[in-house]
Amino acid sequence: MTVAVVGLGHIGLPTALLLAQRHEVVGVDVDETRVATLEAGELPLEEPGLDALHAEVEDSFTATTAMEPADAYVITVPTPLDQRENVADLGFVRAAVESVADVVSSGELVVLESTVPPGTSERLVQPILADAVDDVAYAHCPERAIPERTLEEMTSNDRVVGTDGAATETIRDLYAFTDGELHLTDPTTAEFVKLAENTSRDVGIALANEFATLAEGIGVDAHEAIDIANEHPRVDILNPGPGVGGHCITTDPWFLTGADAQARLVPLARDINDGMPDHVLGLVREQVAHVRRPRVAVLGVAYKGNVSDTRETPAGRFIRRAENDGYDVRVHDPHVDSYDEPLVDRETALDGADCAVVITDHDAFRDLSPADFDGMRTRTIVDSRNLLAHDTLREAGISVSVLGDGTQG
Ligand SMILES: NC(=O)C1=CN([C@@H]2O[C@H](COP(=O)(O)OP(=O)(O)OC[C@H]3O[C@@H](n4cnc5c(N)ncnc54)[C@H](O)[C@@H]3O)[C@@H](O)[C@H]2O)C=CC1
Ligand SMILES: CC(=O)N[C@@H]1[C@@H](OP(=O)(O)OP(=O)(O)OC[C@H]2O[C@@H](n3ccc(=O)[nH]c3=O)[C@H](O)[C@@H]2O)O[C@H](C(=O)O)[C@@H](O)[C@@H]1O
Repeated sequence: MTVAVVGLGHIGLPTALLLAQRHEVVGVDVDETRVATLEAGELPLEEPGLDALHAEVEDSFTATTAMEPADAYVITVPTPLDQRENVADLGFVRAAVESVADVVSSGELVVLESTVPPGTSERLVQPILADAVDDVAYAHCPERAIPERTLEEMTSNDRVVGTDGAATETIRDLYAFTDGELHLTDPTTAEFVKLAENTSRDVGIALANEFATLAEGIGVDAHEAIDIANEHPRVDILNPGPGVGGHCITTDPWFLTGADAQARLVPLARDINDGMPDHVLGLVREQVAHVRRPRVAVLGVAYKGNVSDTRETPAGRFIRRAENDGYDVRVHDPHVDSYDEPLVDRETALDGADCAVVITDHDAFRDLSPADFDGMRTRTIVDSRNLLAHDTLREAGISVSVLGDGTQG
């Protein structure tokens, strides 16, 4: 079958290349540069295994800016949060569905993979398609792969398939690239499932963060306590940290709650997680209380360890707050090439600094030794990820404060 994949980003491009192993695939994107890069045989983004897959399917994958008729259409366009209104911006979805509606024919299949608020398929997407053709088959199949493991997860994760029952065999054929199970349900439930997964993670992280701040006040080490509690067969507490980043978990809880005033726990979890950069800044303030114009070295701006993605990173909020407090902030990240703030190498960031703040849990920071901090003016560290070798650093005379560890105060 021929498949058109609409939106060739982090999700659409790997999906298109996987589909091209068994089908003729045309990737459609409004971004001319992205399409030109692909047409030149290069990839506009990095993911383990993507280069090899791209080479494997070069004869069955093409990229274009103009929508073309196909047997099936898979829509993977962005669904950002409208920050001002705190609601989903569905403009990209609407435009993509309208472009599909211009070419779709009777009996064909349209799949929406983008993450959307419950009711979007029924109220926005399906009516546009129904206006174009009477009997188009529709499914909402949200994507749940994780960055840096995108291909591995796309080919092994189960999938949620929200459909009215039509074209199930075509849908199975489409997703034959995954060894995972297909869980069939209706479109609105599929929308809900995706949002519930990410919201559950956000709430879980908020609980871990609350344990961390409580432990600091009580005088215990939350990390040790969590490790022991997690030995219980029915307990699985997540890791405290400087807050939740990435463009999905920071957004999806708001897609789920919408304007529903009855939602209390979900907004509270968002609030707790958004407050963590300020809490980290509080730990820094304690470390540099004696310095008049403190210099701070931020280690890590990626939203999580070993990735280069900085979208919604908690580092952003921390840096803004620290600068507002008059701190001189220098930023280093071994995985990130460009960011809103200038990036410097680690030595330059630490040179003359009064506090090194670990924001991202990159493996590259894990084995930092006391000598790595020699260039600092005052050797203090705030480790918001419980990542470094604290005992070794303290034995060398460095003052180390760990988010969630109340035993050192
Ligand atoms: N990146 C991730 O890790 C995950 C993303 N998702 C969801 O998948 C969806 C896509 O996200 P990403 O791939 O990360 O976005 P992205 O921003 O990386 O890529 C989206 C692509 O769509 C293109 N586009 C926008 N409007 C278009 C239109 N009308 N026609 C054709 N192309 C158009 C853009 O130019 C861009 O290349 C979102 O709903 C996101 O929430 C879900 C799970 C994981
Ligand atoms: C339920 C779930 O695990 N969802 C995944 C999630 O990917 P994402 O990379 O955003 O999730 P993540 O690894 O939990 O990281 C989110 C943020 O939370 C932080 N984090 C994570 C786990 C933890 O114990 N403590 C913590 O502070 C991370 O540092 C990061 O800043 O969201 C993805 C998405 O929807 O885009 C989804 O496809 C992925 O499967």
